Amino acid sequence: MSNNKKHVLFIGAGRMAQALIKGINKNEFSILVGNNGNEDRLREVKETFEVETTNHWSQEIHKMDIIILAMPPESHDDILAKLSKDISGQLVITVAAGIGPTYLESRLPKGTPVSWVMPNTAAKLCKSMTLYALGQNVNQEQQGWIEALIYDIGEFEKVTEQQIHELTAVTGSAPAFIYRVAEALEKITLESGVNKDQARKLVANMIAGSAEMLKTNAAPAELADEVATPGGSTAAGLEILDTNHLDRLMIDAIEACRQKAMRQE
Ligand SMILES: NC(=O)C1=CN([C@@H]2O[C@H](COP(=O)(O)OP(=O)(O)OC[C@H]3O[C@@H](n4cnc5c(N)ncnc54)[C@H](O)[C@@H]3O)[C@@H](O)[C@H]2O)C=CC1
Ligand SMILES: O=C(O)[C@@H]1CCC=N1
Repeated sequence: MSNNKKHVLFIGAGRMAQALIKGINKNEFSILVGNNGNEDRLREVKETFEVETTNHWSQEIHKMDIIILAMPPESHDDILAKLSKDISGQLVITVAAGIGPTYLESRLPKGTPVSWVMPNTAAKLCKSMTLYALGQNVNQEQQGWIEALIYDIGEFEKVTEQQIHELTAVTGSAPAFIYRVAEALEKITLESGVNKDQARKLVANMIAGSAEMLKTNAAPAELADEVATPGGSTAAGLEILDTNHLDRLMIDAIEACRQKAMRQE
């Protein structure tokens, strides 16, 4: 695709848009960014990522191959109504929680190819775990564009629309849960008198190492057992987590994300 760059318009220039823009391969995609009039934000994006920006995105639609909606879920109805006037077969992708292909197809002209891509903020380090699902009208070439877009931001998995509804909480939101755990551990670590950099090094590498262990496909329970020397210190800590139902807390947190993201068709 490198000799034939695809033209991508981002609508929305916030945190998720920037994480994606940073990661996407600029040799394959030419990026234009618009939003709802926040010029300071557009200037910042232009300077940081060396991409083009526009104050009038609707005038640029006809030049685009792909339109990525990276604004809040609640702005979609309005933007989709505006897009519908100018669109002519462009691939429309949303990254918004709760906005699946069915939602997009019901609001865009018949036959519009649509996709739902659910990355996480680690996209800016090319470490996102991204999910994607296709609408009914996406052809093979367009599926190739989607995979090329997300190839450079980390790992990806094609799943169903329903699965993204259910799993956004796990791959999109749960990084925030891990950061909360890290915050607590960093606070505790600092109390031992190490400095901030040392505390970050200890906690971040511990989490990164644990993630690598998980990638070996060993069961999490086995890995925990391996850490917990019989009669040793770790078991005492695990007992506190188990007695206080960490698993239940996690289920409740995931369920709260799902409820909030749910959008009626
Ligand atoms: N932050 C995250 O980790 C993830 C976010 N998402 C999704 O990404 C989308 C954006 O979220 P964030 O970047 O976190 O929010 P954000 O608040 O940082 O950015 C939102 C952007 O949308 C723009 N915007 C708002 N209304 C608009 C409109 N009517 N027209 C054009 N632009 C408009 C804002 O100016 C801003 O640039 C959401 O739909 C969210 O569900 C998906 C996966 C992960
Ligand atoms: O908090 C949110 O709504 C978005 C969706 C997944 C991660 N962030």
